[in-house]
Amino acid sequence: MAPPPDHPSVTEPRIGVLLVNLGTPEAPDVPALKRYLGEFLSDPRVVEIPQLIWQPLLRGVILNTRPKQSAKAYAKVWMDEGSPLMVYTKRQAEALGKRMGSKVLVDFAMRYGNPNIPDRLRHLKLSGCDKILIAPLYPQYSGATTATVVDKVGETLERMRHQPTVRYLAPYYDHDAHIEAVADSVREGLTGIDFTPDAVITSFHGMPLQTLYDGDPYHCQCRKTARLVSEKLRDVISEPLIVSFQSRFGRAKWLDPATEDTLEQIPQKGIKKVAVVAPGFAVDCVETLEEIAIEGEEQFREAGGERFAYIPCLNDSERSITMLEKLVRQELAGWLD
Ligand SMILES: C=CC1=C(C)c2cc3[nH]c(cc4nc(cc5[nH]c(cc1n2)c(C)c5CCC(=O)O)C(CCC(=O)O)=C4C)c(C)c3C=C
Ligand SMILES: [Fe+2]
Ligand SMILES: [Fe+2]
Repeated sequence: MAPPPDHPSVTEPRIGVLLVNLGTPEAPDVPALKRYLGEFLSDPRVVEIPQLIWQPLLRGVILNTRPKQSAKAYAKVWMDEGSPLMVYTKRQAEALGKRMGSKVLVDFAMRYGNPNIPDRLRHLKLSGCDKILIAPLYPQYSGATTATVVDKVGETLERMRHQPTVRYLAPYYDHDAHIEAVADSVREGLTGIDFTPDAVITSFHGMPLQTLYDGDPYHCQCRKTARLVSEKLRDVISEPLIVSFQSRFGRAKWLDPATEDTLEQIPQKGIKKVAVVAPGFAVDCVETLEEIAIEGEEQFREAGGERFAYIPCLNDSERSITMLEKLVRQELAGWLD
């Protein structure tokens, strides 16, 4: 039976999937970086210093110095279509959309900056999605990343009369599909280089050490990812992967060992040829492309290293989309049968 003429329009029900990544500046310049870092670093889950102390420091010192330095880093890796993090996330959403069929609408959002979570959630709802899967693109859970996505979704739902039913993709640090995809990408990376590395390093984004003591599972999940990938690669790499943490920020002690220190110390131990992979990042971004593939190589060579290879993140590769499809279909069980 058709609804009465004065009834709000009814759309065909669909299922929404919203891929969410961190966010990135709109341009590799100082004003864009000021806006981006201002929003990102004001999140109390990212910098856990009381706002009364932190905001004057952020506004008075950090936002007057860091944007210039960061803009230079972004400029080195900027792509024709934009920031790598945005470009690859968008491509992932498009490719996954094609795999999921017409009943599922796949979109993407950034936790900081645009396209933002409230807009994309409202868009999915208006497009008929009364069931939505939120997929934070962080294999390992941390309060500074995964939880901030959940916070923002909650904030958006608070303002909705007719809320969609929401599910969240679980952290997938130890999911077979993820371990297999990362291991295969390392395998492929190693066949594509003309040397046999003395060691393979996994570089994860760092966190303040205190977060580990406060109960954040991030550190343990990173270590487990590395252990499981090592086990999968036993036939090609005899030693377990070396684990290190990059992108130290601020004065507090961060998780050890720092990637920077590792790259500077290992040549003295006779490890002169390395391959580096970053399995904490769903896509390549300034942190992998500039800090590791460019700066990291330089640090390693200056310390006596001879050969260096960076193995790209999963990005929008076939194996990445196959993995995402598996993870998403698993979470959609009962909704999409
Ligand atoms: C993958 C997980 C990430 C965790 C955990 C994380 C924690 C974290 N990050 C900062 C500070 C910065 N991070 C920056 C960039 C950045 N961080 C992640 C991911 C994690 N961060 C990504 C994917 C990116 C790249 C974004 C892009 O545009 O490509 C930056 C900005 C870059 C710069 O200025 O150097 C800062 C700053 C803190 C303090 C923190 C944990 C508490
Ligand atoms: Fe970060
Ligand atoms: Fe960095």
